[in-house]
Amino acid sequence: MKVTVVGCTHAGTFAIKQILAEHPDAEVTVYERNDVISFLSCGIALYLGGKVADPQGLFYSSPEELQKLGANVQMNHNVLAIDPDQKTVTVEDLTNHAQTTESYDKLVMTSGSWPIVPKIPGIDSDRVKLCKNWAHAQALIEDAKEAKRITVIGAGYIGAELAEAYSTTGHDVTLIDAMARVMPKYFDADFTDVIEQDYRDHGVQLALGETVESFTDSATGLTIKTDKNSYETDLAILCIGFRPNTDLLKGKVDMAPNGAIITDDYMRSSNPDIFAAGDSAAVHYNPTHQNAYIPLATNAVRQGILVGKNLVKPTVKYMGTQSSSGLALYDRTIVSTGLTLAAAKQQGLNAEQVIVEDNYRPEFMPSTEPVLMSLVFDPDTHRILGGALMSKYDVSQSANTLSVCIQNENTIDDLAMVDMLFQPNFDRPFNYLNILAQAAQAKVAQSVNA
Ligand SMILES: Cc1cc2nc3c(=O)[nH]c(=O)nc-3n(C[C@H](O)[C@H](O)[C@H](O)COP(=O)(O)OP(=O)(O)OC[C@H]3O[C@@H](n4cnc5c(N)ncnc54)[C@H](O)[C@@H]3O)c2cc1C
Ligand SMILES: NC(=O)c1ccc[n+]([C@@H]2O[C@H](COP(=O)([O-])OP(=O)(O)OC[C@H]3O[C@@H](n4cnc5c(N)ncnc54)[C@H](O)[C@@H]3O)[C@@H](O)[C@H]2O)c1
Repeated sequence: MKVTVVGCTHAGTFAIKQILAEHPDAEVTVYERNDVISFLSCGIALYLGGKVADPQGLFYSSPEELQKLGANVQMNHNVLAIDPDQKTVTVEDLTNHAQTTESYDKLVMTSGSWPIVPKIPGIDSDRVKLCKNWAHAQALIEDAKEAKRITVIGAGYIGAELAEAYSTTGHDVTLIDAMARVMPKYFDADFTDVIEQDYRDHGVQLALGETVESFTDSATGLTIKTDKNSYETDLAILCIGFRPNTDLLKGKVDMAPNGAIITDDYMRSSNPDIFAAGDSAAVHYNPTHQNAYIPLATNAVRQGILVGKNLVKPTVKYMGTQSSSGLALYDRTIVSTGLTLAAAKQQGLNAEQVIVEDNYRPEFMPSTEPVLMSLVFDPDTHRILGGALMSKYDVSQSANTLSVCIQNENTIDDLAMVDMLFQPNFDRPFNYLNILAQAAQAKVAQSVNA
């Protein structure tokens, strides 16, 4: 069986390893246009912020490792075309521009995503940078040394982490977002109000609800004009989201409006010999039971493994995802899973929310910390739809607990009473997640009795 894999960062690396584990006799050829694989982009902000000493540590695999496992690894090779009828790919060797056409029995599209770059005047300035792969990381590391004023465009996860990293390493940082809040996709206002104050306390200039209209190079740097203001900067970094890298299959397999490949429960596209995983694919989003586009490494590695398990016959079903995620900003852990209330309402869901702030452990302990918590749920079925937590205490794993609740369609009543450990070092006789769900129950009872 000849398997062709297009792209090899996370979904590709995990897919190849699983394919070779399940089918050691398969002839697996991977084409990767870059010269590295498995780069963990999440390390870029950590390195810039001084938390990661050596960026070389941000790779967990290598072409040599995959070659040793039996893959035919073609680095610096760019797939130019895919013909699903002939079952061939046309590939360019970027080192000499030679082109070849190769046949396949199964095709794995792990071609990922690329940052959205809107057509804005002046956006091709050398002072406007992207933040996606190893090459970008190296450029940002170099450029940051020269730049005093840094403007981050997009206050989603990438922009939020970059703004924090640069604000703690002596830069004057401006953070722009078209929406009125930072990270509006992941957290409701009770959380983002606190985060925005943290940015201000660390000298970050927030430009929220502003849309960039132009970039102009000047003798002293770069002028960024938005629909409301103008900002002088030395470096601008564009972090306004990803789009899937799937043009090669446009019109050839079913896709979401943004180009994310739609897959069935076994990672098969609408063409049963073409599989997709990672940022090139849609996810099956459990809170809404719909396809969604939520590019995360967590989705990429799981979907990659599923490609390997289902390549020859449907074997292991995709569980879907609630796209749990999180970050640490300044000294806070900020985590979420599933829907925010704003997102649930936007999707027309019947949703309610409770917000609770409570110390994570008893006040008789030498110290404790408040945890701000949100639980989003359906007031009729009581099904949990989403949750978020923020604290100076590491509550990150509690988002994973809520993720399991959403995965298993648990209700607020399940969470209110489910067994959880108690020890004053860690929590109270009821864990803070039990307390959160009990508050949701009280809210439902109140509305029923009203
Ligand atoms: C700065 C940053 C921080 C992040 N932090 C986190 C985090 O903390 N947690 C998290 O879960 N996610 C995080 N992400 C998201 C995560 O990195 C992506 O979801 C993940 O990289 C997706 O992996 P992938 O393999 O599907 O796609 P990609 O990483 O996009 O890789 C696709 C690969 O395919 C190659 N390719 C594409 N087209 C072709 C072609 N035609 N021919 C040959 N090769 C091709 C590309 O060169 C690339 O190497 C972060 C992303 C960024 C940019
Ligand atoms: N900790 C993590 O889990 C983590 C870290 C980094 C990245 N990621 C993932 O990587 C992917 C890409 O991250 P990202 O930050 O680029 O995307 P994002 O979707 O997280 O954020 C994009 C932000 O840009 C804003 N925006 C969109 N268009 C704009 C415009 N024209 N002008 C100004 N602002 C605009 C949006 O309002 C949004 O806040 C996301 O899926 C993200 O979840 C995850």
